[in-house]
Amino acid sequence: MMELGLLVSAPGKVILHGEHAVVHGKAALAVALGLRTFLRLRPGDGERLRVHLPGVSVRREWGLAELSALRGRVTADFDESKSPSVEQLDVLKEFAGIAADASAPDSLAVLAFLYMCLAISAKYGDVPSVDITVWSELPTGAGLGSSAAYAVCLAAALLYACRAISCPLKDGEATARWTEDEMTLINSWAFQGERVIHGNPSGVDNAVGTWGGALRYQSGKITSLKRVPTLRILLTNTKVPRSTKVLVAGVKEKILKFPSIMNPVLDSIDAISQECQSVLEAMPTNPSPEYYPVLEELFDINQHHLNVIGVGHPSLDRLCRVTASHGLHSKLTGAGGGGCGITLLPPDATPLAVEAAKRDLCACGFECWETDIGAPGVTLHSASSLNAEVLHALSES
Ligand SMILES: Nc1ncnc2c1ncn2[C@@H]1O[C@H](COP(=O)(O)OP(=O)(O)OP(=O)(O)O)[C@@H](O)[C@H]1O
Ligand SMILES: C[C@@](O)(CCO)CC(=O)[O-]
Ligand SMILES: [Mg+2]
Repeated sequence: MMELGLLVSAPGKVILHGEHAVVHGKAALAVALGLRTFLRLRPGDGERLRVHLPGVSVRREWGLAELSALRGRVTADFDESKSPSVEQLDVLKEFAGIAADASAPDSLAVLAFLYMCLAISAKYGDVPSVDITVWSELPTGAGLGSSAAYAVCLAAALLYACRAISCPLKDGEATARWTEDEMTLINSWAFQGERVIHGNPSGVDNAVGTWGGALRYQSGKITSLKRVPTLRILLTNTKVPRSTKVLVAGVKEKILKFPSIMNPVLDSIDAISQECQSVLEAMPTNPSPEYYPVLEELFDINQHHLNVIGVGHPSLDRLCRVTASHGLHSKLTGAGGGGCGITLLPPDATPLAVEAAKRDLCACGFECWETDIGAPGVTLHSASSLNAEVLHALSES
């Protein structure tokens, strides 16, 4: 049985440019958000593995012996570098009593957990009896990378439980990070979890959840952007539910149907990411207003492109119209189809204009807030470093 518990967190993300295009090999620029998912791992009763996911109303437990028997059936053709197969996921669904075509948040969360648990234990040794609770500050399914933050936390906790990674947190320290090699391992397993939830993820979200900060992501290549200025961004959740998996599949269908029309749009989105990166790198840490018109125009152009590839939504059109009426520029972020939009707040935007925009957005039934960007990636915490709300949510069992 394990002696130590573990408290781990991973950030959500905002994609500035490149969502969807990144699934098709183009670049994306993404930044970690100051909103996080937290996981608590505790020693179990010696015989069972328990999972509590209050955000998706899941409370499940399984005997270690039955998980071990199941592992034999699922991991026979297991290959870490490949997507989980349909056959493997069918076995897990049957075991967990999940319908074959289920796409509800609780079903996907349980499926990702089971897959990661069995695949990690097949590779590194049994996951011992543990109790796991995951709680998040992020809205689920709103474009802020909640699935990736969940998968990153699970990967870190399960790899630690199997002794595949260390616990770098020393007595008396508030927080600690893993080594580069350990983070690479966490990221690769989180990607497998994302594959269960998303179908065909690019890997950008789990990369931000693992490494944090600001980065450029293209075909698995992660480049940390070191000199990103302090951008002020307003986040707005339209609260219109949508599924990243469904939206990503829809874009693929459109590209297959109209390749000569859609591919140039993806190329143009790629060029927008490139242009945005150049502008960000040319900006000083505390930029003057003169840089902002280009960033605003890039937001506008990309938002039109995202509508063309079929991931817009009337709620997002409304968000853009409302902010435009206050001189502010917005685009969707993440998979679109509802969920969240981001609005650039240039230094010369008056507090009055920002407050008026927020008031009008709230009047549409949306929720909006300003948040920090460039937060740290996957992190270990001491209990005393977490605030009371997080500790309370994690200790409810
Ligand atoms: N706190 C959580 N606990 C358990 N499962 C979660 C949690 N947060 C997210 N999930 C899982 O992730 C799924 C949402 O993933 P989805 O990719 O559709 O949205 P997102 O990650 O929030 O947005 P995007 O991918 O556009 O950034 C949920 O249906 C659920 O299965
Ligand atoms: C829509 C998408 O590009 C971003 C979701 O946050 C999907 C992905 O990259 O996996
Ligand atoms: Mg997701």
